[in-house]
Amino acid sequence: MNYISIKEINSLSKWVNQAIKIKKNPLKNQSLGKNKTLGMLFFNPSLRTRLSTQKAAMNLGMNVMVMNFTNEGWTLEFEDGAVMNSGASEHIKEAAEVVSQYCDIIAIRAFAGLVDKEKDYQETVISGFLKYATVPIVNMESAIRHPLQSLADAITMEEFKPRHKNKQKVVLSWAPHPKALPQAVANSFVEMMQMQKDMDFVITHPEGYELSPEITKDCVIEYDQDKAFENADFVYVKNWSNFKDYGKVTNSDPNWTVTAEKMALTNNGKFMHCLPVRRNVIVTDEVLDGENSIVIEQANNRTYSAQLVLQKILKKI
Ligand SMILES: NCCC[C@H](NC(=O)CCC(=O)O)C(=O)O
Ligand SMILES: NC(=O)OP(=O)(O)O
Repeated sequence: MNYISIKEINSLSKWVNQAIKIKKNPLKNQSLGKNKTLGMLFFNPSLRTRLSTQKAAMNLGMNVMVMNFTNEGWTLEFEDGAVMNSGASEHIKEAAEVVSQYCDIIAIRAFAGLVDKEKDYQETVISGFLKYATVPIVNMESAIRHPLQSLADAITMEEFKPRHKNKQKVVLSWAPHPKALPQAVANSFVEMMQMQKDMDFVITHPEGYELSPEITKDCVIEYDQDKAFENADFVYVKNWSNFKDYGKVTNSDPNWTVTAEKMALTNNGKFMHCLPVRRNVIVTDEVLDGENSIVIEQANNRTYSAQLVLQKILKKI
């Protein structure tokens, strides 16, 4: 079993309930991972993913090895048949086979390069590991998906949803950011929302910032952010760079920053963000520090989302 996309999940509600159970008693399966090794490979920075996944593995009694490829690993080549006479020192074929001998599970973080859309949307790095590794692979944010995040998001919404309503309204809102960021978090959030029963889902962003239509399919898009926020129970905020004009920042309109005035349009809605977040660019201090901000508990749930995934894999190996 690999965990590459949220689509790996057969029943989202079952997984969410299982994760909530783990949260109540996280050390229950402390011997499940005994003498098993998780290898975590980072091609990009991380705070939450690195620590929560390591914590999850430790809760299961696993050994953990972490390696940063950002400045410590050999530069890898991913193309089959490449003549390796320039930058890359090692081919993914050897690298993945070798790491598989040391680890029982390999977890990988490898963001989109945001230059070559085709390369990113083919998931070059994670696909290379899937092809050549001989052990299960876990996605810790790939070029186009962040499924540990969106499972944690689903857990968080289950915990905070207003019980008196039988249908919640959830909004995914774009917000400005000075840097070009990947679409991965937004893509996985959309895929997770498509698996939710009983939730109304609206995506709001400036015109031209549409995500991949293969991901959003028939999701409702509302270009008026205020209208989208009306009566929302959850506002999930995230910047992503342009998908059409690939990897470019074509809009930085501060009117899209999430403010208390905008949150006042919601149904006492909860504010969510995967973090790290740029204060007073994505969201004002007032909202982020306000009582409806659930970002810290959202980050806490990353441990239980990772622990559920590792637990399921460990039971199969
Ligand atoms: N894993 C959570 C988000 C990671 C990444 N954010 C960032 O790179 C933010 C960096 C900054 O704000 O400088 C993203 O958007 O995919
Ligand atoms: N939300 C998240 O994935 O955070 P990090 O990038 O810090 O791991």
